[in-house]
Amino acid sequence: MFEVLFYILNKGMKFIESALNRDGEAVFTRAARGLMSLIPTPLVFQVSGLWKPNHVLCRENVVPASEIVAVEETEIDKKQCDSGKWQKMSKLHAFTVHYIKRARNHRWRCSEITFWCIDEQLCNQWIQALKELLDSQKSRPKQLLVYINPYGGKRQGKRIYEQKVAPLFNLASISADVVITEHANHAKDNLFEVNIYKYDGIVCVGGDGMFSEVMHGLIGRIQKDSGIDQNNPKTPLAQCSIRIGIIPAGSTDCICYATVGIIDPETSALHIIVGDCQPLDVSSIHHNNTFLKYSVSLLGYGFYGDILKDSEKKRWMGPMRYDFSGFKTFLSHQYYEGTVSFQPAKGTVGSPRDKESCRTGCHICRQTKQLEEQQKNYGFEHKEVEDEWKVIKGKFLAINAVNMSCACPRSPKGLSPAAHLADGSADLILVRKCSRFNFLRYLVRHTNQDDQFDFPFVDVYRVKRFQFTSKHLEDNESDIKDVGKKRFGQFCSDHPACCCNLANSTWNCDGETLDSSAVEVRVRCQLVKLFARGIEIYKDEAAYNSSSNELLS
Ligand SMILES: Nc1ncnc2c1ncn2[C@@H]1O[C@H](COP(=O)(O)OP(=O)(O)OP(=O)(O)O)[C@@H](O)[C@H]1O
Repeated sequence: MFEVLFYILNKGMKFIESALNRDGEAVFTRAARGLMSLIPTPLVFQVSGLWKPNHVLCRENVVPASEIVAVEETEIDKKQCDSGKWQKMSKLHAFTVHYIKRARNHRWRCSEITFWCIDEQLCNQWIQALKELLDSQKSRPKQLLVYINPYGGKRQGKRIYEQKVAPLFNLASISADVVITEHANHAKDNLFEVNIYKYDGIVCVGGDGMFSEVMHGLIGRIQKDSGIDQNNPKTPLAQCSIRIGIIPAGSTDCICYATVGIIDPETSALHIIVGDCQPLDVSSIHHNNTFLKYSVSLLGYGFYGDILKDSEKKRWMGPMRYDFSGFKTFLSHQYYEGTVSFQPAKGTVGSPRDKESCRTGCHICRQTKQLEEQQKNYGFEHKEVEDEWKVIKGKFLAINAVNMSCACPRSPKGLSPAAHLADGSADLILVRKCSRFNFLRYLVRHTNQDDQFDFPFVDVYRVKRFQFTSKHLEDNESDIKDVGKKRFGQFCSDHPACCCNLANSTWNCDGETLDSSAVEVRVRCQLVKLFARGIEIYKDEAAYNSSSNELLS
């Protein structure tokens, strides 16, 4: 008589299933051997199948090995075994599998299942096999460098890391060197000093500003080590293979939202643990052969630049300042004159209005990368094509260039719902001068299902490069000695209540202001990589939920 017992803890509910027949035991033994012979190929870790061979495997009962967080030997508390029959048995041997469990809205949680049996050798075989399997997954980080901004958002960065992230990293045997930043640019400067190559990833705990700082530090360091001058806009940049992880703890966590689908520290920590990798396009911004900044989400002139500039003066208001400045900027209804010239993206498969959202394993991003690699093989890679520039002069309420949808909880579709994370292009959105009412209609469409580009005053283009020069600057350049004009511009900038149009707005570069109004922007395809996988498509979201209920009922 073979006896195998599995004791499963699920959401605090106890499940005792015994497979005292040959079938059950056979399935278990075969599964164990199969497991070892399958290494290192990805396998499905069948939980219910072990003791219910004919049970239909629902999602809840199948854990891909890539989603196992850790495996550990477990001490069994005999009191847990409420069946008198099992208490009669000799010593029990057990192991616990910590794995990722999907919840609603892209939230991940670390769940656990404990298996136990009387056969010590068999139990050890399983532990050994699963540990080897985890070790064979080379994309999982072992050593991380973590920067915590203690002042980001609601000043909870340190607490979030210590309570929600560090325990998971410990469980997954990830060691982390933690730096709590003492001032702005601490992380960026530090990245130029430390031996970054001994780490499998850099993690920032904070908001979009903190991510931007870490990204600038990492890209800058890699270019420095590769002997690349960032000031030359034509120079191809060296790609950063060290991944960046974002633990959201800021007032704005849009990059995390757009790449993971939720702002949740535990979910982000689990994406880091399983070694996810999401390449990300980065735009480099130059002015007169001088490098200004990199941008991964929104580069906005006019409306979004003015909101940022105004909100910076109201930091004391906390995150509420964005609402206040947004309302104020909307009422001021300021437009700006200038010239936008851009090079349409040709190598990319999609278009801004095709409704093809960027999701996990996005085929548009993949095809674009393949195309780029083909071009590399044929030696076309860095050939500058100077033709086919489109030039648009006009009066604009907003000029927005986005490298990703810029979705956030308030605007679940984002500024450009079909923008892609890694297709080597940006969506350039031009909102021309229109009435306040029409502009409001445009803004409202960011929050509902209607097409925000379906207005005669809104144009959207998928571009690889673009330039912008404000009329004010053009005029100044053509007649630099016209001091009166300059003073007039200055006067209006200082007095926003003035109803004439301001000379210049400010560029909002991922939440930071840029000093220059004239910019030259180039999208660098997949320059950095994140510990993320893009937003997952939950085809069977209902099945996830019903399967959990099924197990518990
Ligand atoms: N110790 C520190 N003291 C002051 N500023 C810091 C510190 N560490 C990081 N910073 C800076 O704080 C800025 C904002 O950080 P972060 O994005 O984490 O918070 P946030 O509240 O979301 O930001 P924002 O106020 O820009 O929305 C970053 O640009 C970063 O350079």
